[in-house]
Amino acid sequence: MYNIRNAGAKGFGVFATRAIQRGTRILAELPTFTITSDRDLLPAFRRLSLEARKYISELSVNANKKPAILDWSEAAYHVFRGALTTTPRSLFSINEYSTLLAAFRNNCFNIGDDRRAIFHDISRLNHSCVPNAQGNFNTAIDGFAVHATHLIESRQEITISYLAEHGAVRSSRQAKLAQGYGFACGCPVCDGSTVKGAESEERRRVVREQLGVFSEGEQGGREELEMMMSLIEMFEREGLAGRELGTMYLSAAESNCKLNDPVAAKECSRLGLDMEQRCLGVDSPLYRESMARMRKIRAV
Ligand SMILES: C[S@@+](CC[C@H](N)C(=O)[O-])C[C@H]1O[C@@H](n2cnc3c(N)ncnc32)[C@H](O)[C@@H]1O
Repeated sequence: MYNIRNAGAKGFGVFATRAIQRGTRILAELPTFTITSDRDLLPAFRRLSLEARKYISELSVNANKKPAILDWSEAAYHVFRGALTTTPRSLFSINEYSTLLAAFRNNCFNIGDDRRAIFHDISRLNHSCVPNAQGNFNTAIDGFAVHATHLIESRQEITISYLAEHGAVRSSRQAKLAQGYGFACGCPVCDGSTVKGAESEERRRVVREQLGVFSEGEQGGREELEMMMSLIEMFEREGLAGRELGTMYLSAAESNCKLNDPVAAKECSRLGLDMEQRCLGVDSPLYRESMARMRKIRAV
């Protein structure tokens, strides 16, 4: 369904080898390894097969970030600590360790419970502010599952968003990407010179302003629902079809229920659960939790 190949200035990337329908599970992977603290990186790395170690050493590194995240003394501490606690005693060079940690931080995913993990193929997925796929950790398979959030054409690049806040304005997105990963995003909505880019920015700016006014006042009930519907509309128009949109629809279902509108509650519940199913898969405990939440308000 996909292959990993050169993606130009982005390094490697993941590409569709055939058309992929919305909601398809593109890949599900168990972590190559998981750690909860940087301290565990070297021991975990050493336990890997030679092939896995080679692969991880070759993952992309954010050159801008390397000196900032890791000073020499930090690297030296881990290297010497490792040399004293492993058998046979071997000294990993400080430079090698520094590169390993930078590669780890640049490619790891947060998978909950303070755990960070590297995945073989998923770590090759590049970022877009309007992605066509989304990855979520699925505890039922103890792995990360990536689903298509849009129809993906054959040969098109498969992208996810690295950002936690998907509806953010351009300057905020660019700052986070530059700081976290050291690149300037060139996706269609980051290009302010196009009509698409300018319209997207305006939509996001307007909703941000509304949110500011909303959070200043003591509002609930109908106003809260109206704010949620504005956010939903912006996400829909931006093509941000991930779990966040599903969650917003589920909250709107609950608000409609409180406001005694069972028809609107059912419609929001249907849209939210549909979105969650496409992003998570029916085997995901998160999807089942959402289903239970909607059953509780009799919206399914
Ligand atoms: C998790 S890795 C993705 C795979 C990576 N391209 C590779 O060759 O292994 C993250 C790195 O990929 C690059 N990258 C991801 N998305 C990008 C984008 N939209 N534009 C430019 N570079 C990007 C950046 O170097 C980033 O630090």
